[in-house]
Amino acid sequence: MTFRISKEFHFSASHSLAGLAAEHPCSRMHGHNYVVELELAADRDALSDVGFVRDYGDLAAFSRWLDQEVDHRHLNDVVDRNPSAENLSRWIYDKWHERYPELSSVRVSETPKTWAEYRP
Ligand SMILES: Nc1nc2c(c(=O)[nH]1)N=C([C@H](O)[C@H](O)COP(=O)(O)OP(=O)(O)OP(=O)(O)O)CN2
Ligand SMILES: [Zn+2]
Repeated sequence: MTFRISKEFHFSASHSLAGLAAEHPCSRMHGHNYVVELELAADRDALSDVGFVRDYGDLAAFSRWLDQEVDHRHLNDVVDRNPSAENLSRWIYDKWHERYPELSSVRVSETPKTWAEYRP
């Protein structure tokens, strides 16, 4: 059995997506109020003595990075790939899985109706 925990973070940013037809609205610069959900997992025998997969408070470093490096920026200037929700979720996973080895998935929402997930 596996325990899974998650915590949600928010940022606002602009982007445009390359490779779409010119008339596709997402080829134009526009913005979203993004939601990022980090999920961390541990085997049932691997919880800390307190009973944590990891203290939610340890994710403050991720929150600071999001605020400082991503929030209120143009994602095409920040991300090293086309900033779709899918690519953002993998970009975040690649940047943070060494710091948080329990990281099991990253989910990114651009609108209240949409989610993309990277789960290696
Ligand atoms: N698979 C993906 N499809 C789309 C992405 C994406 O990252 N991955 N991104 C966009 C746009 O950037 C933006 O998110 C718009 O999405 P969409 O849901 O199509 O836009 P609306 O909110 O206007 O949709 P309504 O159904 O009209 O409310 C597009 N696709
Ligand atoms: Zn968009």
